[in-house]
Amino acid sequence: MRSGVILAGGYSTRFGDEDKATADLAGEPMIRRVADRLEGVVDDLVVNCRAEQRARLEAALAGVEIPVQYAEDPEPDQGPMAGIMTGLREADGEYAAVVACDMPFVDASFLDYLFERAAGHDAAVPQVEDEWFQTTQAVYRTEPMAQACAKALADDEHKIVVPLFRLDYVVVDAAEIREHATEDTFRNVNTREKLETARSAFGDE
Ligand SMILES: Nc1nc2c(ncn2[C@@H]2O[C@H](COP(=O)(O)OP(=O)(O)OP(=O)(O)O)[C@@H](O)[C@H]2O)c(=O)[nH]1
Repeated sequence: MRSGVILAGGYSTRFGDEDKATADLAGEPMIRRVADRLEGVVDDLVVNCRAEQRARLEAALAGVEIPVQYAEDPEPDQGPMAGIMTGLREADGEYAAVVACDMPFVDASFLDYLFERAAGHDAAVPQVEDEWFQTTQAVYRTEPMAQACAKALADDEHKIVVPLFRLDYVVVDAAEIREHATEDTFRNVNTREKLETARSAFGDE
């Protein structure tokens, strides 16, 4: 069984007043577009969020055809790695694809490839040439990553690579990304300007 974890617990400060997770992207809330992509490749979803976001997120995800659970941050604003831990703790799958809520172009077949690459290891994390690891579009083995995150947070470490580097992880390199992913899979929509540009890609001129 495979799970999907969507990270939505951030404050979207670059986006302005609105929560980017539920911002309208060509007729659908952005998080719904992420969920729709994940639906084809995982058996269930966990949405990590703050308590006050939950009702709006539930409305945005109504009708998703796989089970959706909500993992609320016990303490908000602890960063994406705390969000990954909270989400993974609720996930039922041995492995989970973690995807940020602002990646509506996420390529489902690439996630499928990440699951294959992670098999027998603790994580498969893409690394685009000359850039850092794409830790918010990666596959983790649920229990070891959640435990490693808890340990890192106890040490007051907040970077996602800290728990990752303590695990048996596989790097999915630029050549593999070129072969297995669409070009825009990592494109994130974290400002109003990017939302405007993204609309046309979803057929909204
Ligand atoms: N649970 C939790 N998730 C977070 C936190 N900060 C960011 N995230 C999530 O991690 C992912 C990547 O973070 P960012 O792209 O920086 O999102 P953000 O913090 O909401 O946006 P900015 O405030 O504009 O940086 C997003 O999916 C966020 O929802 C946090 O403090 N807690």
